[in-house]
Amino acid sequence: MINIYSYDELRKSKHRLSLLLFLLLNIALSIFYVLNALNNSASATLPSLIVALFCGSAIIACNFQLKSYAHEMNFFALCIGMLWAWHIDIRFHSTAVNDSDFLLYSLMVIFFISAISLTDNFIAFCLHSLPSALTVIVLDDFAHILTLLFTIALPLVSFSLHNLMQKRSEAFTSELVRRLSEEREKFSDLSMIDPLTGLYNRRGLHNRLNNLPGDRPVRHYILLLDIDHFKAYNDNYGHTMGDSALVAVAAAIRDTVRSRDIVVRYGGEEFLVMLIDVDESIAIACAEAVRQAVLDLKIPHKFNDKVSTNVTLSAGIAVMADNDIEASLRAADTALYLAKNRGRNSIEIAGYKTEQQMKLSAKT
Ligand SMILES: Nc1nc2c(ncn2[C@@H]2O[C@H](COP(=O)(O)OP(=O)(O)OP(=O)(O)O)[C@@H](O)[C@H]2O)c(=O)[nH]1
Repeated sequence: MINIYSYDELRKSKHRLSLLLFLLLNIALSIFYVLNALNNSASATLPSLIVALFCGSAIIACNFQLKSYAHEMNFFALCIGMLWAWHIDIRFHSTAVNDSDFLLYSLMVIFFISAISLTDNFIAFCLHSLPSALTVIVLDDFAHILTLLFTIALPLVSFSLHNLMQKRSEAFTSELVRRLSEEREKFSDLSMIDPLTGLYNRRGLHNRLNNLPGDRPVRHYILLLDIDHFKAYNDNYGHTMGDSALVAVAAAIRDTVRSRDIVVRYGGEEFLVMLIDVDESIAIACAEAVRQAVLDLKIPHKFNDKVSTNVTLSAGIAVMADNDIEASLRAADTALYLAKNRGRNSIEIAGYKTEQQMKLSAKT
């Protein structure tokens, strides 16, 4: 579902890809320099080898850890930029003749990499290209200072303008997505169905409560179900995956209980099931079956490791006495809190006090 979170994720994945492209291009350049050195029976420079090693390690780290390093782009750009400046200095001094063609060509290659992969990050663009640019000016003894300054200033000015326009367009799109999501929330509140999971929303629950048959005294139970460590899931797997997990968990809950039971998406990652006309043992068995069904989905959740390596949920169970949904919800919430404190992936029934209170109220 498109919302401000999925838009942010799209931007993050764009930054991740830019970082990957940046690292790959730098590896390609260092390989080119190594091959070039071999062709000329010279040895490759230390900085160009470090660049290959540094970029290779960064790619491996990005792949093997879910953590995104895209926000470290400036750091990567500065380190690699300094290494290329060092490389230019070594190669320039290793040739006997004053090779200004080499200087210009090296500078162009660095600008080319920056232009291809750092278009949406002006600071990283400068950090990557300026060390080489300054080195070239100094090595050239300021001989072609005007030409070089022009060569450096032209892309910098174009990119700062391009960057400005891109930031404005991103801010506009982000605001547009936010407003559209707000509008959709408004409409979803007016309807009775949660648009993501297809379950009832709170409005749907109240509608069903108002239409419960009241021809004979029956006992209902409330299950309050909450996914464990779901913030960590979102933070590490992304909001879009979080939404998919919510959809799968919602379907598992719906499929586990009977069709006459009312299943509600009660909050973000919180579900409510109203078990119609059951006794305590069936309510406990249902809660346990739901807990197991969610575990059996085997949705990987590495960051739930104290509990399981898959997505789990905890449940609070409470009887609904005197059709008082609010009191029952409070009791189920307290039980849920206990289930979370007991270590999660567990179910807890609200204290026997509630049961006894029920019996007392039944006698009177
Ligand atoms: N993907 C997604 N995440 C949601 C949605 N609604 C709420 N959430 C997230 O659910 C998370 C709930 O986190 P918390 O209330 O801190 O609880 P928790 O991390 O599950 O921890 P415990 O409940 O104590 O196990 C927040 O990160 C919300 O952003 C939604 O519609 N989609």
